[in-house]
Amino acid sequence: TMPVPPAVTFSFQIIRKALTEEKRVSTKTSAVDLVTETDHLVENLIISELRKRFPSHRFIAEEATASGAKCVLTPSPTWIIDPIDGTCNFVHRFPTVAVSIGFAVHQELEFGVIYHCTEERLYTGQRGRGAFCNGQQLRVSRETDLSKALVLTEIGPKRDPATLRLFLSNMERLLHAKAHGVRVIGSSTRCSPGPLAPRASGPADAYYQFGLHCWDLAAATVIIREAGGIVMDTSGGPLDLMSCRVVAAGTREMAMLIAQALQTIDYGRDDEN
Ligand SMILES: O=P([O-])([O-])O[C@@H]1[C@@H](O)[C@H](O)[C@@H](O)[C@H](O)[C@@H]1O
Ligand SMILES: [Mg+2]
Ligand SMILES: [Mg+2]
Repeated sequence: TMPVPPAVTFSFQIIRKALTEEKRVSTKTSAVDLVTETDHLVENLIISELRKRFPSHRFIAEEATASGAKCVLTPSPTWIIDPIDGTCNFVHRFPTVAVSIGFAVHQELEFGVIYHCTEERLYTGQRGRGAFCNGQQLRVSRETDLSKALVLTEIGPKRDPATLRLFLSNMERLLHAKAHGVRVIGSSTRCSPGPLAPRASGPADAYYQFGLHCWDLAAATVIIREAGGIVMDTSGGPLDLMSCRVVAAGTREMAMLIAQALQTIDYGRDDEN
């Protein structure tokens, strides 16, 4: 597997340092969808480093897309980048933030890297070659019983009354199904390794979300699948990277139990906006 280029490692240090500093904050699709100068700086640093090494490759990146770049995955080798996942946490100096870099060829996810900036944990996964955290092989939770599960989710950027009712109703349904707990930690990519941990079963058993994006999903999908987990659509069908929705779990049984409980929240598609 390719070592992490120094410029990318440097971007991790930039985030850790900026976490405790004053920030210039802007909003994107809603008043709670935040972006800072560090998101842009880190995204440009990662892209310029990768472009130097792979000039013919394509890029899908969160802040470039927010500035109008098309979000279309072609068969070309493509890097799918979230420079800071958990920007709202970052703005509030809440330490759950990550950098996520996925890579696809012929529209197939080949490998992913997620770096937890404050814990300095590097999650990696390569199709057919396993998933690791700082070099330790990862295993998913084998839990199949929802009444024994800890479930992670995220709120997403839409906060209109109808969306909030659906979000809270989905959480209520899982609690009625006696899930041990539901947690919102503010970072999709941090949730995704939720069902994972070195050797033992992961700190969480499942994750679902409406309102995330392909750059939240790409790396995490490879890592979870390579650790033996399932990543699927909220309908129970195959994952659609551009659909802004996901269910992930250590077992298919758990993923299906979650999918069957959920009411859909429509966020459109990354490749339509
Ligand atoms: O914007 P960002 O911090 O990279 O990513 C965030 C996701 O990690 C989070 O789960 C979601 O609820 C937010 O709306 C936002 O998309
Ligand atoms: Mg981001
Ligand atoms: Mg994100």
